[in-house]
Amino acid sequence: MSRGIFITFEGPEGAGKTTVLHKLGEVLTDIGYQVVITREPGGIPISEQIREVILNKDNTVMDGRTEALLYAAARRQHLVEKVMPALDRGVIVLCDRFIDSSLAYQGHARGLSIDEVYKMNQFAIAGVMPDLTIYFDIDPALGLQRVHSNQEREVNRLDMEELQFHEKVREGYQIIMERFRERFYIVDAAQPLDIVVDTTKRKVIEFIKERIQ
Ligand SMILES: Nc1ncnc2c1ncn2[C@@H]1O[C@H](COP(=O)(O)OP(=O)(O)OP(=O)(O)O)[C@@H](O)[C@H]1O
Ligand SMILES: Cc1cn([C@H]2C[C@H](O)[C@@H](COP(=O)(O)O)O2)c(=O)[nH]c1=O
Repeated sequence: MSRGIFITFEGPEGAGKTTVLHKLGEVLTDIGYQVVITREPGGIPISEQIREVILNKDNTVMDGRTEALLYAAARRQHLVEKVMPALDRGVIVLCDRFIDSSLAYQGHARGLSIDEVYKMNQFAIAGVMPDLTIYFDIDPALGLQRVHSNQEREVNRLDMEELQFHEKVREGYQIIMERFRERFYIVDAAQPLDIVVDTTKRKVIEFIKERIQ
């Protein structure tokens, strides 16, 4: 059996990653593919517990390096317990955020350095990188507006950062995408949802078919 396909979804807050990922999961399942939908930080109990510590609004004193290490720890456990076994079973893994979030948020927006955070994460991922990353590009002001008007979505510690922080996040993603150009596919996430879903769906299905041939 061949290894599965690891696809990650990235972008600033409120870009629509989670919504599109779930819709895509349904489409792929209906076609007959085996799909695992998961997220970072989280996806399994230990990593969900770490998520609670990182995103808790009361933890305002958290140091930037501590934050980066906690994301990496959650990542490691999630990879070992869920992502790698699924890939070994030949499944398509759709993951809401991965290492690029650490590079953009902690590396660039927090100012820890993209290279430092990348190096530190090598210990956690031990060479496991996504086959494809869909980047949902959006003006952070519009993304945050979407987050704040969604009553079901609890506002977390990272959402509460200044707009300037979220603009740095977007800038960080632009830098990362130049570095890993071949892995990224960019979607204009300011478009209506059905267009965003359709564009993503077309790219992902094309990618899977190329890989499976
Ligand atoms: N293209 C779109 N047009 C308008 N609203 C959208 C669009 N995509 C998503 N939304 C809405 O925006 C809100 C945020 O979407 P979603 O939670 O999927 O974003 P996200 O990128 O996963 O955000 P975060 O990373 O902050 O959790 C939701 O209420 C969702 O219904
Ligand atoms: C994986 C990862 C995430 N973050 C940030 C990005 C978001 O602000 C939150 C996660 O919340 P979401 O609603 O699930 O998108 O965490 C980060 O800063 N660094 C990371 O590595």
